[in-house]
Amino acid sequence: MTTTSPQAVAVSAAPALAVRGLRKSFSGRTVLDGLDLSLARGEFLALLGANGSGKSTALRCVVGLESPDAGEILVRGRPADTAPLRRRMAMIFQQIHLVHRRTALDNVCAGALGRLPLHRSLAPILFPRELREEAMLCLDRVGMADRAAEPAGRLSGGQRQRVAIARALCQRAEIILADEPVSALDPAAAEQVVALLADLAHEQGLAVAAVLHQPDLARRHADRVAGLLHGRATLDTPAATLTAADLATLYAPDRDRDGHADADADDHDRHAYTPDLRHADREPR
Ligand SMILES: Nc1ncnc2c1ncn2[C@@H]1O[C@H](COP(=O)(O)OP(=O)(O)OP(=O)(O)O)[C@@H](O)[C@H]1O
Repeated sequence: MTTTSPQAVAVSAAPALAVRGLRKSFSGRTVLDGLDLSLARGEFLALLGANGSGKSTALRCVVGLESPDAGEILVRGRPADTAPLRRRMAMIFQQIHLVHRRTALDNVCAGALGRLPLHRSLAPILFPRELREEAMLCLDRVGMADRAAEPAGRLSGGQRQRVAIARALCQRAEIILADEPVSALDPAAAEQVVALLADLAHEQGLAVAAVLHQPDLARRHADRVAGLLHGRATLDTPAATLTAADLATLYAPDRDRDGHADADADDHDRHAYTPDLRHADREPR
C-alpha cells in the first residue's frame, strides 16, 4: 500500500505560483514592498497598477531576471530556485523577442532549447522532427499554423505575439507571465491575444498572469485582478466585480502606500492620470 505524506499533499494542493513578501529596491528606492500574490492552475490573473508601481519588477523577480532582496517564490509549493522549476515559467514581453530572419516555426522550436541536448540546439536544421511537429501543434493552438514558414519579421505585431505564446507552449511552460503583452497592439489584435491567454488558462489549465494597462480587457477576460500600488498588492478581486472606485484608488497619484488619500498632494498631481472608467461599473459578466 502506498501512503502519501502530509508534505506531499500540501505541495500538490499548492497554487501554481505563490509570491510571499517579495522585496526589491534599486539604489535604496523601494520598488517591491512585501508583495504577496498567488496564481492557480487554470486561472487568468490580470495585474493592474500605475506606471512605476512595480509590476514588471515583480514578474522579472519571479522568472529570475532580477534577484529579489527578500521574499519567497514558490512553484507548486517548492522554491523556484532550480532550473527545472524555472523552466515551468515562460515570460512574454511587450517587445516581442523573436529572431526576425527565422521562420515562425523555428522561433517556436526555440522554446524547447532548455530541454534539448546541446548539439541539437546549435542549428535549427538539427531540431528533431518530433520537436518540429510539436511546434506545429503549438502554432496551430494560437491560430498561426498557416504562417509557420514565414520569417517572423514579416508578421504583424499581433501575429508575432501569438508566435511568442506558441514558443512558451513549446517550452511546455505551466505558468505564463506576460508583461504588457498587448500594449503595442491595435485594439482588435489586443483583444485576440488577451482572449488567447484566457483560453490557455481555461482550456489547457495553464496559470497565466498578464500585466495590462486596459482595465476593460481585464474585466472581459481575466478571472481575477490584482492591483499593485507602491510595490504591494492592495487590490485582489474577481475581475467581474472590478469597480471604478477600485481603479480610482489604484491609479490615483495621491495615494500613500496604504491606499489612503495623501492630503499633501497638489491638484496638478491629483489629476495627472485618469484611467478610462467609462465601462468599469457595468453589470458583472
Ligand atoms: N534595473 C533597474 N534599475 C533601477 N531602477 C529600476 C530598475 N528596474 C525598474 N526600476 C524602477 O523601479 C520602478 C518600478 O518599475 P517597474 O518597471 O517595475 O514598474 P511598472 O509597474 O512595471 O511600470 P510600467 O507600467 O511603467 O511598466 C520604476 O521607478 C523604475 O524606474
